[in-house]
Amino acid sequence: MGQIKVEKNAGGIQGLCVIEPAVHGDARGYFMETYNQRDMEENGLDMVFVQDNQSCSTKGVLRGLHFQKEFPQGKLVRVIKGSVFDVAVDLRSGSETYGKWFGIELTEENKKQFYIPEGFAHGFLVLSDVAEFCYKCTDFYHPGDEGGLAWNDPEIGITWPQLEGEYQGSASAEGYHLADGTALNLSDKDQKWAGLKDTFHF
Ligand SMILES: Cc1cn([C@H]2C[C@H](O)[C@@H](COP(=O)(O)OP(=O)(O)O[C@H]3O[C@@H](C)C(=O)[C@@H](O)[C@H]3O)O2)c(=O)[nH]c1=O
Repeated sequence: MGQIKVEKNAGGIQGLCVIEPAVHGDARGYFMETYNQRDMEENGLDMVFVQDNQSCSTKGVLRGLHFQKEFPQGKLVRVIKGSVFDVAVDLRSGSETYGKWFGIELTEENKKQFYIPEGFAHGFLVLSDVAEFCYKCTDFYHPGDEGGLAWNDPEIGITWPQLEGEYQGSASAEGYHLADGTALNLSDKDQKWAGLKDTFHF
């Protein structure tokens, strides 16, 4: 008997899956299986993961939106500390939902996992003081192969929770902050990505 509940085609976008593992609580704390190949296969998820990643970010950090072009990665993501708003954007030309986004809050408490297949841009905004983010990938990191999409492209129109600020025509973080005043914090490269019209598609 499997220990995961899988919601397929999350947000009406084919391939996106929200996975909820069974959590076994007892007087000591809890136990859960964070990945079980057989349970995944029983739900039609037969991808093979070759790399595990972990990052730590402070409140207001936004990482993304990222993808690899020649070596696209499927990603099974989760949060082990704090909370983030995690987003996938469909970049599969020919897809009925090309250019559409789906976002989900992943937290230490809800223990939800989100599977984003190849062909999507992916990113997240940190809503807690600190967030530790873990993910499995179906292909290796190829630094020269990275592509990106502007996190605030008006054509996509992602509603980032708690975020306030005016679009100034680029992915720059300038002028943006969370409702509590925390400044939006992006890497230099993530402030330079183009919007949907001018970026790569699969
Ligand atoms: C992604 C990655 C980065 N690195 C290195 C490169 C760099 O020196 C440092 C930080 O890299 P980045 O700034 O690209 O890290 P980050 O912004 O966290 O990149 C990640 O963002 C999220 C949203 C994703 O979807 C991931 O696939 C990945 O692109 O870590 C690796 O060695 N291996 C990896 O797999």
